[in-house]
Amino acid sequence: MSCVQEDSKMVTGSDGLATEKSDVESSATEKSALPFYDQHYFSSYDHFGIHEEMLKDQVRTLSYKNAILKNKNLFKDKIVLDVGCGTGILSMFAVRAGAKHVIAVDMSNIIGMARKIVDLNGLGDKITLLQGKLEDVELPFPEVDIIISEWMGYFLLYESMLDTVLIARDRYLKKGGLIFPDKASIHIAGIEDSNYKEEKIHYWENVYGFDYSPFIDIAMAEPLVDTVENNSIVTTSSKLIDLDLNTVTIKELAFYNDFKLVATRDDSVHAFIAWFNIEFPAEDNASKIVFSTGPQAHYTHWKQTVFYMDQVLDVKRDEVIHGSLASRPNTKNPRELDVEIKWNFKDAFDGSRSQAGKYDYFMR
Ligand SMILES: C[S@@+](CC[C@H](N)C(=O)[O-])C[C@H]1O[C@@H](n2cnc3c(N)ncnc32)[C@H](O)[C@@H]1O
Repeated sequence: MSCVQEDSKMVTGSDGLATEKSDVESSATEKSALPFYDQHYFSSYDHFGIHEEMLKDQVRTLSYKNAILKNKNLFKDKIVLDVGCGTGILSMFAVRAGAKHVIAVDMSNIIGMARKIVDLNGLGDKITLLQGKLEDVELPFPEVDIIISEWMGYFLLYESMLDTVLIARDRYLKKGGLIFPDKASIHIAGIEDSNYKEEKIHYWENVYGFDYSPFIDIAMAEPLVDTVENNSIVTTSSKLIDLDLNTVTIKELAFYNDFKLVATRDDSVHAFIAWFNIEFPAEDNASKIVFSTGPQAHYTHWKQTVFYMDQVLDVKRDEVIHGSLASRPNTKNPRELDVEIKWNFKDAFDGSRSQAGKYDYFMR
């Protein structure tokens, strides 16, 4: 089958934005009819810089490459759907692994670049590129054997792109079909972070001699996406949620779970950090690919997500922090997340260090 869409006449402007000259009408989705947050979301993927960052994230991109190419038997002669193909990298890995045909879908104008790249690499007859929201496009095949997608956002669920993958699964995946990746989990731990908390939060108490403290609430409520040194972790970690993409529902992506963290040394806990782990299906253990975005692992562009507390917990080794975390898409903008964390720490001695609290965070 040949590429159903003609050369897009894509140009990249001096601002780096990929813009379509004449192919916009070929999109299955009218962008201007989308809610403002979706227009903004898809526009953010028009720019080549975000794709450069993702492609250069070797942990991310090599994990997909290895998960696909080390499992050629799973891909051989299969029909594959790439949900949110971006520049087409995962689609091209799938063809290299022997897929019979790949349908690559993306709403963003970056798909014009994907068309050029796919053609340039001689894969135009193997990859059908469709512009539009996955929810709106009409696929040239009624069913697919495999879905590949890189949908993960900060704190795993920011952007809510997993919803789209689950819609694709329910509409198009053959019974017994595979999803790459198919497992994801979110983890939490407590960190000592006095220096950075001073810089990010307490900074606003005195800005060149003026009281800027109204910023403190905002700085606290917006979790920080940053790299955390592994030696800042002062508690054990706890798994907040385990997602099996073969079965999870969109509703279950709004979750509430308890956690228990045990102090691993005498120290202060200023914040919680969260990260996620990812697993791909495999023919056997030798070809199984997993990766982590935790502080113990190599750097990824997802870094870690830091939630500062408005208290400092002074813990002694083996003391326990009980807590809970609730995460749900924001009602006004479902690409954003509202997160509530509660903690309850009872010291093991006279109760003088015991503290309980709660904070509402917004991932905007
Ligand atoms: C994280 S990027 C991944 C790009 C590429 N697959 C890669 O791995 O480099 C996600 C892409 O999915 C696209 N996308 C997100 N939601 C979509 C939807 N509902 N329909 C079509 N494309 C979508 C975005 O425009 C973006 O290009």
